[in-house]
Amino acid sequence: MIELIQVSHRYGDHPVLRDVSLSITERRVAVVGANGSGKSTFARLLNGLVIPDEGTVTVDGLDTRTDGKAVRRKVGFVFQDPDTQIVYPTVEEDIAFGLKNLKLDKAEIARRVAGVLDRYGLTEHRTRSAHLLSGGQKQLLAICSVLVMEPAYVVFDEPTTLLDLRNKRKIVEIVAGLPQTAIFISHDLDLLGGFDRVLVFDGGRVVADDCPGPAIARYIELMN
Ligand SMILES: Nc1ncnc2c1ncn2[C@@H]1O[C@H](COP(=O)(O)OP(=O)(O)OP(=O)(O)O)[C@@H](O)[C@H]1O
Repeated sequence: MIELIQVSHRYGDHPVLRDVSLSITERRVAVVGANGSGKSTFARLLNGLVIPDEGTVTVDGLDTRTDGKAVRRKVGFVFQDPDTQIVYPTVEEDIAFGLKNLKLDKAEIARRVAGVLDRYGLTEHRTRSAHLLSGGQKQLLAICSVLVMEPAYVVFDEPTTLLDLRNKRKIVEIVAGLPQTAIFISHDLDLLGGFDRVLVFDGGRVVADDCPGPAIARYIELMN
């Protein structure tokens, strides 16, 4: 379980999150809200990329303030722009990168890399230059690089924004099939029908927390 207790955060004197308390126990949680409403800051709190000014964030009891390293092992993070996540020249090297830091042996690394390449349809691209992949393939690569680490939770921060409709749907299918808990920040409301729970952010607060139908209706009402 991920739990936020009375979390507030500001950048300079600009409040970005105001007294957010919630627990995430569902497997598929989406987050929507206007630009600047605090969604990315919320996402970054979940794996300790941002430490809140006030309140606490815990992941299976580990506090992001004091157990950052262990939290990042548990919570994978997929960014909007996969180019920011690609580190190594080829697809397979990029996927293996994080595993090398875990000091796994070579055979185990090769087994895990081959497993995700196969599962997400990238095997034929494994020796290609990562930067020469299409936008959709790059996002798949970024997701593979996170999933190969076998996190318990995966946070997706607007992973479909740069993709065409076919690739948007593909990412949503992948998320739907994950064994992990997924927290999915998105402006693509039509992709969220299958989620268990949708949080609506407005002005740094959660103003609706419901199943997709009513939560999305509330968001649309706020935007009018
Ligand atoms: N590192 C930072 N330094 C200063 N201000 C920041 C920083 N990151 C975000 N902000 C500000 O905090 C507010 C909330 O930003 P955040 O990215 O969390 O919103 P968001 O809901 O994800 O927006 P979007 O839909 O545009 O991605 C915005 O006003 C933004 O300008």
